[in-house]
Amino acid sequence: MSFDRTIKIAPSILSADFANFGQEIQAIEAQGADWVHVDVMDGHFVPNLTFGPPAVKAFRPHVKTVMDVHLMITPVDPYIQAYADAGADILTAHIEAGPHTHRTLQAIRAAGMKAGVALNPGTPAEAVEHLLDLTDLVCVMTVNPGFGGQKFIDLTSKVRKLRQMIGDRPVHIEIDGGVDPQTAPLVAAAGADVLVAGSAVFKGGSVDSPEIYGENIRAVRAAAESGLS
Ligand SMILES: O=C(CO)[C@H](O)[C@H](O)COP(=O)(O)O
Repeated sequence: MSFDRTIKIAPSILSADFANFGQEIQAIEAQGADWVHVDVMDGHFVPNLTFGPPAVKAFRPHVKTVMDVHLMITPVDPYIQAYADAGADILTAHIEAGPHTHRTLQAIRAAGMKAGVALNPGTPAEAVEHLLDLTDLVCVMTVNPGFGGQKFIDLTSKVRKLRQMIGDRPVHIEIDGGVDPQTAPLVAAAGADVLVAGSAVFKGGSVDSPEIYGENIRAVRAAAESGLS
């Protein structure tokens, strides 16, 4: 996985048809998704339950791009190797899942994955300042985590601050929650390069009408790129 700061669209399969993940993943990739975002929720750190390592392992053969696994769980450390074995390319843990995020990021890299750190809306950018050399991605949650389809919280000043703090380091800024063609330009202009979008990508489409996914992905990408000019 080489590093670049062009806009990348990462559809969240939280909004896919849960009876049909393999075909849904193939459809979004064929329609232009750059990464596939997998939301892991434990019913404890967040009030919802989704996937564990066996599900992620089942997704793996279908993902030809990058499997971006977002852990909304606590504790994290006992499960790092299981997600490496399942084939995650990027593994992101929440700083609020603590208490030893520094050690967690080291362990994720030691297991052969890229390491991400996520921040809830109420957590300031400065919380990750001393972790940036151990991090490949900072995920800024623009909703309180747990559910798709929520309203975007405007945290563009936090994104701008992070972009400044990151400087020349090869660290992605990912935005997760409420990203659509209206909000994408704001976060791209502030310095984000990876946009997670669930509802906005899957809305109106299906594996039988995947061209709608393509239209939705192109709409989010074009809006984000318009924010760069
Ligand atoms: O992490 C998440 C929720 O915790 C989802 O990835 C996020 O909400 C994306 O969904 P949507 O684009 O529908 O807001």
